[in-house]
Amino acid sequence: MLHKIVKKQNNSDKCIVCGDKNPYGFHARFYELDNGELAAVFHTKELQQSFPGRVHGGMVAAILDETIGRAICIDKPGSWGVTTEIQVKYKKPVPLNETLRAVGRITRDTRKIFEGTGELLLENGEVAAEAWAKYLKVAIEDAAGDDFTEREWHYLEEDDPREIEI
Ligand SMILES: CCCCCCCCCCCC(=O)SCCNC(=O)CCNC(=O)[C@H](O)C(C)(C)COP(=O)(O)OP(=O)(O)OC[C@H]1O[C@@H](n2cnc3c(N)ncnc32)[C@H](O)[C@@H]1OP(=O)(O)O
Repeated sequence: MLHKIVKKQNNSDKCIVCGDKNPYGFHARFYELDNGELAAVFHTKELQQSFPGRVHGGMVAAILDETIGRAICIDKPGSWGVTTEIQVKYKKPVPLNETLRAVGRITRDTRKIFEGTGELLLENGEVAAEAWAKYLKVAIEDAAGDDFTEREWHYLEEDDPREIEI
């Protein structure tokens, strides 16, 4: 189903998932959708390999982790969490050198923690991996130091899509 993009989230410099200056990372872009979910668009790379031809399972967990962890910002902009638990079900190999999508949403939100689920989609829309994860809410200063948001947390002006097929 085609979903309108409501908002694009910021990127960091060095994160392995969203860091724009991390040569080994996914260079993911995160888009808040009109159905209340968060979509990631990201590029898999040769140097993220596990067995030849497939992305390492840790990297698969990483994109799902960040997609779910960022979904809290749809309803609560400026919220941050650190992952305390994650479960991943690997259903199909994730190919190298492709542009893929992931989607996540929040399923539980309390004063201290939040939880959510997400899926990594292959180009043809099949689910390659699904995850559930739990996060402890934290102040960004505690997770990343005093000046993280000023120093390396940027809105990237780009030619972004207006809609995403999820
Ligand atoms: C750059 C791009 C960014 C972009 C966007 C961000 C999206 C996020 C996605 C990526 C996030 C990551 O990768 S984060 C990296 C991976 N995760 C981490 O590094 C977390 C490592 N763990 C820790 O730092 C710590 O264990 C903490 C902070 C989670 C808790 O440590 P602590 O401070 O000693 O905590 P403690 O006193 O035991 O507990 C504090 C309170 O939290 C509760 N608590 C603790 N753990 C849990 C738990 N698993 N489930 C429920 N509740 C818990 C306790 O019961 C307690 O409640 P009470 O007694 O007060 O009631």
